[in-house]
Amino acid sequence: MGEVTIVAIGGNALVKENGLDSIQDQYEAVQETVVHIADMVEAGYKVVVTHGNGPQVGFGLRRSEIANEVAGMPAIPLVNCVADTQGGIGYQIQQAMTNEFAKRGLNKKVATVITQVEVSSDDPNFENPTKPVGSFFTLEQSEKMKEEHPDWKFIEDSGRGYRRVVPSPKPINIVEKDAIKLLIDSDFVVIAVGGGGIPVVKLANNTYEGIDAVIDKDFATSLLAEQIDAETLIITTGVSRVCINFGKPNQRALDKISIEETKQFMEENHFPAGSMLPKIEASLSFLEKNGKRVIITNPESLKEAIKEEAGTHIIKEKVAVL
Ligand SMILES: Nc1ncnc2c1ncn2[C@@H]1O[C@H](COP(=O)(O)OP(=O)(O)O)[C@@H](O)[C@H]1O
Ligand SMILES: NC(=O)OP(=O)(O)O
Repeated sequence: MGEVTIVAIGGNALVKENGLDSIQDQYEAVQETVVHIADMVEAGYKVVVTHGNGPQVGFGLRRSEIANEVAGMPAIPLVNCVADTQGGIGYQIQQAMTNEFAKRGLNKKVATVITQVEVSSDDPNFENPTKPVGSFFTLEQSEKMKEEHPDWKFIEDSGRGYRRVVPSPKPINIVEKDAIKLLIDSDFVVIAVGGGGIPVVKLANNTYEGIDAVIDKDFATSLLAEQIDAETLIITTGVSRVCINFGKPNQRALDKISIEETKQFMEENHFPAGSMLPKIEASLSFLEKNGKRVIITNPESLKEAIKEEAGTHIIKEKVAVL
């Protein structure tokens, strides 16, 4: 199949105004990101794109709840909100990328695969919601909302405010992986596992059923990378490099770290749950299977990062960071 690179786009990277962006604003953010991915495709990389949906799925869920409260319209189950964001964001990436290739005179085809991702109904994460979705709130706002909706849960998200959380089971199989592989083999740029994939459970006789949750897109991306034998996993997010002591006066950006060093920083709690921790865990899982290298960076640094001139590189060999 040739060397495949998977590039994950963070859902937060597509949102600037905490829930007040228009669809056009989001499309413009997608267009900015796509330019950097098109550079990679133009340079000859076989690219698969995945994306998050944390903010967007929370907005969709809230729209549905408000329509239910105000107009009595049937609420949309969370799993369908995920499917809606996968289609909506996938459409924007697919169109922006098609247009970018056309602008450059590149003869490249793009396709988005509606992707179901299998989870276990016994996953303990169903009992303990951890995935932040939707807007950021102040502590006071979140407490007021908890009084109005006693079943809602909130967490503090990396110093950025409080967010509602929903269950996030671990992905165990990418149902459409064979279709994704076929498209890669046919030289398509493929967009897949959007929003972490649509969570489904396997029933008798190889049938599936949706289940309400939001799968972490970093874990889903890592599993897809493993199942299609990708060499490189690139996770793009809001920062150019992963840091230790993030947000503190002694913050330090990391450019190259080994698996052992990464584990040590993880044990020292440098990576918060719900933001940087899943990216690190997904990276380690990929490298400990058959993955060759992982890069964590922001979209604008992609071109330099693949030349090892930017980003945080997690590698299998031992390196000393200090
Ligand atoms: N140790 C860290 N190093 C760098 N960024 C961190 C760290 N810990 C938390 N962050 C924050 O986490 C963000 C990435 O998480 P998040 O925005 O939830 O991901 P996504 O881009 O996938 O939506 C970064 O943009 C940064 O603000
Ligand atoms: N599903 C998911 O992990 O989305 P974000 O990357 O936007 O949080």
